[in-house]
This record gives sequence, structure tokens and C-alpha cells, in this order.
Amino acid sequence: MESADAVGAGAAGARVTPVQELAGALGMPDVPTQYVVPAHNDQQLAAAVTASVPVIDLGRLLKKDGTGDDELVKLRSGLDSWGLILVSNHGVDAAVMDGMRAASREFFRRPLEEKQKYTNLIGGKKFQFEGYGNDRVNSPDQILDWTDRIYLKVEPEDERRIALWPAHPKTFRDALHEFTKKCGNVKEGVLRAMANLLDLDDNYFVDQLGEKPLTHARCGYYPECPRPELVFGLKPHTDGTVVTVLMVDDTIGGLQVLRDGVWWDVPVVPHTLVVIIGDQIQIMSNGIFKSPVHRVVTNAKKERISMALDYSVDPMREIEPSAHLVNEKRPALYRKVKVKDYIAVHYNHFSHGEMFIDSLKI
Ligand SMILES: O=C(O)CCC(=O)C(=O)O
Ligand SMILES: [Fe+2]
Repeated sequence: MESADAVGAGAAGARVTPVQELAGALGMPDVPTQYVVPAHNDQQLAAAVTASVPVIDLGRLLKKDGTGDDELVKLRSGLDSWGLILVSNHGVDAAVMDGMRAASREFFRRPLEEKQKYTNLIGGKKFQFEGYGNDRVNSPDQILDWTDRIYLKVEPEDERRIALWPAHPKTFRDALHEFTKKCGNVKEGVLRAMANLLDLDDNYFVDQLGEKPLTHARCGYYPECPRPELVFGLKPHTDGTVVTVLMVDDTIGGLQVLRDGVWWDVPVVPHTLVVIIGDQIQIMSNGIFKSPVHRVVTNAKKERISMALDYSVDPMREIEPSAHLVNEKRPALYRKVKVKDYIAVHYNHFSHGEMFIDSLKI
């Protein structure tokens, strides 16, 4: 969702019951009002149609002998139409994906006391982005999302806070390490192809990541929800990342993307990865690539699990539209911004259902 570093931490957050506990409460007649979206925002009832998101063969896409040209065309059309794509032949073994998903699922099945060892509330109160729990609560009128998560900094590797990485199941830490390592190649491959589409040097976006790019992993858990028509798994947002690489649940959908005022289901294709354009690429590409508004809907019958890797430029760097993409016909659309500041403010906007990128428009 947002790759937030310790930068934004500090505000006192109200303690919120894990959604998993709410969902498990016997005889609960309804969901707490804090989770109910206001009626005017209730497009949840509208039946979503499936988006024709293309599946891109990453191996072919990266071929330099011309055989990948079809994939490049598909990539362009997928990004222009949806702001996201599915990727196959991506080099992340099925065993690595399944192992990660299983470890994540098992973690959420552990008793609450054990999960609380990794809490994202220091002293039960002060919110930090890393750890287990809910999203940060900024104000009493914030609509909460029907999801628990464990959010961990995975890169730079020497900044990992291993004490917050679940020790059980025993496979969790290795699975996350391996998954992250493999997904890094997916991110780089897609970024190279995207630069290629804009006639930039292939390494342009990869170089922009800087010396210490930031990566966070978000294992999301969405329990069954008794009132799916009233409650979001994750409210509409754009990602504040460069790109997000996402492994969705292979048995249940829920991710939707907004286009032309309509919500579309993102199809579930086993063992593909979803790559979503983030705001940072929107800025660097001077608005040519657009970060899509997406959300997660809840389900009355089935829990859902997902694993997102949020890739960000080194927070100490500034980003701005590439000079190659700015000219008289197309002046710079966004102001230069320090990534650290962007990340901090993006989250506050998200929690109120606003899009921060709009405030950077020139
Ligand atoms: O759970 C999902 O499928 C989507 C998660 C998401 O949008 C995010 O983490 O930013
Ligand atoms: Fe997202």
C-alpha cells in the first residue's frame, strides 16, 4: 500500500482490535461502525466486471533479439489501460510463492498473544509502521479497513529488524528472504522494460532507485466479513511506491481497479504476480504511466491473504519528471519532492481516502 519508513512514525495511535479477532467473535451481529463506509461512497454493491489485464511473459519481455516485442506491446497496453499487469515466467518458483503464502497463512493462525510479540504499537500505544497489527489510526472518524497485516522493512538488508520478523512458523523468515530476493529481479525487469517503452536508457528507473532503495513487505490478512457490502478490505488508494509487486491469494479474488468510473475485478491467475504502477513512477514518467486507484473488497465466506512488496526510491533522494520527458508540448506536471516527505504525507492522505499526488501537480 504505502512504503512508509520510520519517517512518519510517532503519532499516538488508538489501540484497535485485530480484525481477525472481530471476525472470530461468536454471535457478532454486525461490524463495528468504524468499519462501515459512508453511503455516498458505497459502490461496493455494484457488480464488478473482470478486467482484461494482460499476462506478460517476463522472460520473453526481456529478450533483446526482437522476440520480446509482442510482450512490450502488451505491456504498454496493459499499463495504459489498467496501470497494472500480471506477470508470468517471472523466475519466482512456484515453491517459493507457495512457501511464502503458507508461512504467512500459518502466522495469522497463531494465537493472538504470539502475534502480539511483533506488535506495531510501542508500549501498546505509539504507532510504528513495522510490525503486526492494523493500519495507523490518525483520527477518530477514520474508516478502518477489514485487514490485519505484518509490515516489515526488507531492504536495505542491513536495516532489517529481525526481532519483528515472525519466528514461527519456522519457515517464515527464510521464505520472506527468498521471496524478496526473487521478486527484486521482477521489479528490475519490469522497470527496464518500462524505461525502454519511453525511449529512456534501460536502466533509467533502476538507477533512480538510488543507493539505498527501500522495500517493505506487507503480508495482508483479510478475514471473512459478515457485511461485505458495507466494509472495505482496503479502501481505494494509489500506491506511493515506484512499483508494487503483489502476490494475491490463489483461491479468492478481491482486488479491484478503478477505470472510467467503474470497478473491475483483477483476475486471479495462479502463480502470476501482479505489478502495480506507483505514484513515484507517475512523477518520474511525467504522468505517462499512471498509478491506478485500486481497493480490496471483503468476502463473507472466505478469508484472503496477500503479500505486497512496496518498492521505493531511496528516501533521501528527490524525484521529479525525467528531463527527457519534459518539453514545450508537455511541461513538467509535478513538482520535485523528497521521497521521504512524499511517503510520510502519502499515508495521511490515504487514511482519509485522498490522493496525495494531486497536491504535487503544477
Ligand atoms: O491485498 C491486495 O491484493 C492488495 C494490497 C494493496 O493494494 C496494497 O498493499 O497496496
Ligand atoms: Fe495498493
